Amino acid sequence: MSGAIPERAVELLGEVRRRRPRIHCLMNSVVPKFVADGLSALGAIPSMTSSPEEVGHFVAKADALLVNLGTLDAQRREAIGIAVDVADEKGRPWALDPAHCDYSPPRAAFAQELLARGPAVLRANAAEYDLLAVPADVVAVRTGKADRIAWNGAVLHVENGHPLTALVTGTGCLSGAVIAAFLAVEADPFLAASAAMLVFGIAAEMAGKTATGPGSFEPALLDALASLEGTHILQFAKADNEQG
Ligand SMILES: Nc1ncnc2c1ncn2[C@@H]1O[C@H](COP(=O)(O)OP(=O)(O)O)[C@@H](O)[C@H]1O
Ligand SMILES: Cc1ncsc1CCOP(=O)(O)O
Ligand SMILES: [Mg+2]
Repeated sequence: MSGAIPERAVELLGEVRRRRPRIHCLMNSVVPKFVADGLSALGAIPSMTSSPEEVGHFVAKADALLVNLGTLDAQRREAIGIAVDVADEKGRPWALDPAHCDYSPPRAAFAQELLARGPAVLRANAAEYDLLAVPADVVAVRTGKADRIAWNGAVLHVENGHPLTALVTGTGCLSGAVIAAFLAVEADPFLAASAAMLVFGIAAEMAGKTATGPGSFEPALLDALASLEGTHILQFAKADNEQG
């Protein structure tokens, strides 16, 4: 058991709620409302514009950025270029979610280009993850039944979660946003990503206790993100270092 990570996750969740970081999300057109609601429930502040005229200004003063490649179009590609330039210039951490890059070679190529531009974290499902070569300086998060977080030879498995998560569209997208929220308050991206996945997985478990299907799971997950306490993290965390 990786003893320090749950304790740090408790502290970092407290920091998110105290500091209320603004997370700018370049989000697909399917789930922006759910992702914004999830960030608000967690205690962060979402902003969502993809306007090329405005996105630079939004990112310049945001605390972290999330780039999600779902429903990618020409305007979002342009906005992503501007957003990453500004994040780089201002030293803002950002996370990349290469949503559905396994369905489209041009999207996979764009994801690979973006990985070379220095995101702190990549968050991908297994099919997306397997297509990409993750540079050594990027924390690699592969989600699924268990989440795997890898960086610099350290590998953590988070076993928390609930199967209904896989039946609600946008939970992967929201998990990327939660990672960005933790990046906003923690400079160590491995710790930030690990804490985020623990919090998200434990919130999903709590939601799964009352939900009767995917329809009731979605609002229950928002409620759990808002009501999750440090004691729940310490009680329920299932995080283990990978044995070599
Ligand atoms: N079978 C499962 N059991 C529990 N949690 C799961 C399962 N499958 C996915 N999840 C969780 O659902 C979220 C979305 O993961 P995933 O389905 O891998 O991404 P995506 O939605 O991008 O395809 C993650 O938080 C992951 O931990
Ligand atoms: C994350 C996600 N889940 C279902 S649709 C979607 C957005 C990506 O859509 P597309 O595959 O059309 O780019
Ligand atoms: Mg899924």
